[in-house]
Amino acid sequence: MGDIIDGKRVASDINAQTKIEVETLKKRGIVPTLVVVIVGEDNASKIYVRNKHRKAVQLGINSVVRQLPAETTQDELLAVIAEYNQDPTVHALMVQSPLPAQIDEPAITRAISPVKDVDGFHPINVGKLLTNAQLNFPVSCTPKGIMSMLRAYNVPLEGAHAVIVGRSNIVGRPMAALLLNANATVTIVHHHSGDLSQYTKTADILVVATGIAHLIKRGDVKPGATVIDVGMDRDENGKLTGDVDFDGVKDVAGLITPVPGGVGPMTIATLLQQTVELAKWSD
Ligand SMILES: Nc1nc2c(c(=O)[nH]1)N[C@@H](CN(C=O)c1ccc(C(=O)N[C@@H](CCC(=O)O)C(=O)O)cc1)CN2
Ligand SMILES: [Mg+2]
Repeated sequence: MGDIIDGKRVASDINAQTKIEVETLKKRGIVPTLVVVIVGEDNASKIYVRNKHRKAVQLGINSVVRQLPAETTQDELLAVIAEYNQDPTVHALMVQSPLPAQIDEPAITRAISPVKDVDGFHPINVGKLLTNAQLNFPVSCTPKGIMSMLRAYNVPLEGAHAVIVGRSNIVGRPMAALLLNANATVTIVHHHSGDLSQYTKTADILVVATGIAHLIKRGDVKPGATVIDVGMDRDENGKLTGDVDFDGVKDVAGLITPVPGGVGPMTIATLLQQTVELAKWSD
């Protein structure tokens, strides 16, 4: 037991496919274009945005990073979004999270055109996901990337019990909808659920997205389960670690994602995959 899911390898396979699709689109005169808006100087966000830009350029995507000052007002940010919503050369638009306190983040999410919403956060796209609409629409990149990873490792989904720890709009809720749409039996647990272990121990697939370092320990996991760690936390030495105690859990899990090198690379690969899909769908 204890096979490690290699997110970098699956991401690299997806990126290779994206590169081919970019070339095909370019032959038809379409240059897939992604705009990432970043407000302020959050260090981690700057690194993620730089990584997205570098990878996008490698794949032939036209990538634009729009850096705005930390003092940007709500109206100024809305004006920048309106500019890209109206620009027919832009296929994919996102605003990096977190945003400074003066910005009303849900209002920004609603302002992005649903057909350019590469994050899949707009309520129209969330509604399509929740109703399992058989249409083309974008989905939040981290959970969509997790689904690609589960499929790449042939993890059975139909009838599996999936337990999701955390109910965020970016990960927990869309993850639940995707697994439900794949015919899994889904349980979501969160701060108010009481003893988490009674639920997590019943999971065939356990997805943990809480931001609490090493919340999930060996005794919380059913032997043979697939464990997906979305956490990006810092340990007492400042080292990047996950929400799962990897060393304790790896021998009891059937499959487990590491941090780093698991879910993170899938988020970026899925963002670029989805940029190309939006460019195709807009045609
Ligand atoms: N508008 C959005 N904001 C944020 C999202 C998002 O999907 N949309 N997700 C995260 C940040 N994020 C992408 O934006 C992201 C974070 C981390 C990684 C990643 O590759 N992590 C590496 C480790 C990197 C490190 O060493 O720090 C890994 O896990 O291997 C990719 C994307 C929040 N904001
Ligand atoms: Mg929560």
